Amino acid sequence: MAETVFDKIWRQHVILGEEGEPQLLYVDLHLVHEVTSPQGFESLRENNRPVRRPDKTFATVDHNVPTSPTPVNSVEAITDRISRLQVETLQKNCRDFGIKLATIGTQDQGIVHVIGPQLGLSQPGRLIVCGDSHTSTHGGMGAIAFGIGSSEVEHVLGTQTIWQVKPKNMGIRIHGELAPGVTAKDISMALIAQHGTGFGVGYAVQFYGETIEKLPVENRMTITNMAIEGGAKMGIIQPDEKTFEYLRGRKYAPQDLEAAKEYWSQYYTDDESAFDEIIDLDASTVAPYVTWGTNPSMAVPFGEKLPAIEDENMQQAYDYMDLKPGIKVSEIPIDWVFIGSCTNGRLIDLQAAAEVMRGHKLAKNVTAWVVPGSRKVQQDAERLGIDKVFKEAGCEWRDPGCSACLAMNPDKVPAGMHCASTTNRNFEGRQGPGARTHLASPAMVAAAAVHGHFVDIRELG
Ligand SMILES: CC(C)[C@H](C(=O)O)[C@@H](O)C(=O)O
Ligand code: SF4
Repeated sequence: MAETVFDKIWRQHVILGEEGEPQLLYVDLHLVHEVTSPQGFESLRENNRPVRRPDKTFATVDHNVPTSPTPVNSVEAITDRISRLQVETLQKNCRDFGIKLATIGTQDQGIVHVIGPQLGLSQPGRLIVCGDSHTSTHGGMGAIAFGIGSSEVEHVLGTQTIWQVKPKNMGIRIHGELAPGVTAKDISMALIAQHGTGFGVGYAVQFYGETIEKLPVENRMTITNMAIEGGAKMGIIQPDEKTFEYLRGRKYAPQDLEAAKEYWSQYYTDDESAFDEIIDLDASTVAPYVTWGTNPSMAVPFGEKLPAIEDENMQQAYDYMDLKPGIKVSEIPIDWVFIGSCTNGRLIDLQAAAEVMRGHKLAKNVTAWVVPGSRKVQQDAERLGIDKVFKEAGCEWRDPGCSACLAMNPDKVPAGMHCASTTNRNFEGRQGPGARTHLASPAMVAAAAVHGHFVDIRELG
């Protein structure tokens, strides 16, 4: 029977159990951050148990680190009490249990989903978990990667295994050429706008086809990152030569890349008959998308007006966002701009935004933050002079972390402000109490920063 790349990786990780019921799976890599790990460590401590495989566990601090432009390089310098406590707790736990930690101020620190691939930890064929929903990002490297809850974090820490019922296979076939300025982010937003936030429920979703093959690995990870916003358990992209080359020379990648490539080449989908469900998307029809409401499916392609109110949810979203149906996307006033996150905080994203901003100034009354996804992204960008482009435009060039993607720290978008954001969630209060988020691609957000409202990136060329 034909198998998908997901089936093949899954099969290799089953320790116990039959398909259709919970199966015990081996975990190759457990990524840990400060928000969802304290209970797990505490429980191990109470039961006098060690972490089963500290060598297959890697931790970083991201949600709670301050990202102010003046670097806060030590835990002692964190002023927010709760943030500081969470970071301190993870530091202690990693020390006590012998786990590698990329802590605040160190070279490897960054958003967990940015540093996994960047350090070569996220490799094809691996089964990767983390107590964080956007763990699906690592599927862009050809791995099985999914988010787990806090009690599951404890289970993985203690046993290096996890119980799961195997999801079904969905294929998303993407073909055709993207219009200039239209990006991976727009593909994700188009899929969610057209099929809803629940289309992927119960599925492992594989993205494939010529459009995906042409995308650089860093852009592919935007798509697997957003798979979760379509309800999928995980997103995956079959690894190819680009994936393999991306890993060359990375800190934890195999030394003998040629041997690894040969091994990784076993991970491919036999044919489309292996999918339980297929969605087809012609990428040439995708326009740049912008969200107007309070979930990622409340989005319109540029050129289309904001939709009529059909139900209470929409009414509530319009009220919260203080917008009216029938207006154009370009009529949404933009006060704030956020460029960063595990969706679009990689070097390629900052480059795309900088290209649009180069030589321009921020529109009057716009505040813009650029938050690199990791220390390395920040350094690479500085080496390329990208920080200067942003600073000259009037943006704040900040330290790496999750920052105002979810405002679980002092970085918040003020109440009432409309924020053009490269992130993945636009829920009520997501970027700060009362803040109004508009999701879009890095290029679209950068253009909005300069114009004070969204413009059609295809026409800027
Ligand atoms: C804090 C964490 C558990 C959460 C997640 O699971 O995704 C966060 O990263 C988010 O993006 O909402
Ligand atoms: S950047 Fe945002 S979406 Fe990603 S892990 Fe951090 S809070 Fe979650």
